[in-house]
Amino acid sequence: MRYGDKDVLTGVEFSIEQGEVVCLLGPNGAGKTTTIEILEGFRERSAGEVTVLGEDPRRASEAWRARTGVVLQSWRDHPRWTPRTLLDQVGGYYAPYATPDRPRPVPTDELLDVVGLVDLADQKIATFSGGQRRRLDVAMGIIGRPELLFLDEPTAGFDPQARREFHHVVHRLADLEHTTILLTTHDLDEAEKLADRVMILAGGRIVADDTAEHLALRAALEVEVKWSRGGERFVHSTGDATDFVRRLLAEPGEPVVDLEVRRASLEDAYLDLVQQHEAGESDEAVRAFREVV
Ligand SMILES: Nc1ncnc2c1ncn2[C@@H]1O[C@H](COP(=O)(O)OP(=O)(O)OP(=O)(O)O)[C@@H](O)[C@H]1O
Repeated sequence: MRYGDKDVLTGVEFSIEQGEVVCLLGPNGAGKTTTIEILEGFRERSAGEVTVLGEDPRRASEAWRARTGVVLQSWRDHPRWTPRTLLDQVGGYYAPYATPDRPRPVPTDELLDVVGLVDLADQKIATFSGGQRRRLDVAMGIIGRPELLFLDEPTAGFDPQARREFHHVVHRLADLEHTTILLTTHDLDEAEKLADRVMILAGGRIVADDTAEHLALRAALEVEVKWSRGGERFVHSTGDATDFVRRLLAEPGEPVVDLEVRRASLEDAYLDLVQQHEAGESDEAVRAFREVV
């Protein structure tokens, strides 16, 4: 993908199996939204091949669109509507695409319950908080009982309880309705909870693609050792903490106190990557991260 003379996506190659929940991670501006919009058919790619549910999203039919659900990053505004009237209206568009195993749309009352908006069902959307609007976005995304659901930062602005409820919604969609889900998030904990697979986008490329568990394990090769000696604090990263600590304790001089040994997590490795990216060292960051994972 190229915007003007700027290449934003240069090495993005992946496939997602039916029923998988895949999380796309990456720093601000990495191209996650661009990637998702290309797959949704909302953005024309500059080059490359894309097939979604068997069709090229740019030329796909209305029937294809009815099989997909979308939660965009920025919410659509319908200030004078209430959730109930909006969901009733939009749901009607999906009715012609109902099939025996996918009744469409999801009934409005069921949707309101799923996203926790029952009490606000008849209140004007203009009066909603950001998190409440976001819940409505999620309802709009799943109203057509999609086979494939795109979620671009779906939980941005959610309080912890709404976040947890949303995670239940995703698990339910994946487990009971076998919905394939591609989501972006900046919350690594969320990615670990939801995703069967995590892809990390940086410097225009997919730099990691594996289960969250494997990425965390492989990223945890380095161990951080912290200690104090003679009133000074020290930090050291090492691949062999046992050996390092043994030598440290055997060194002559002031005694070692406040010793801490901490295995690096996926979050540590990921944050390193983001910081380097923001410092304009993204090529180096990608190389370093590849070495880690
Ligand atoms: N319409 C556009 N015209 C020109 N450049 C664009 C356009 N849309 C996005 N970009 C640029 O493309 C890059 C990728 O943007 P994108 O929104 O896909 O990133 P992102 O990974 O989703 O970021 P974030 O985490 O902040 O949502 C950014 O540098 C952005 O400035």
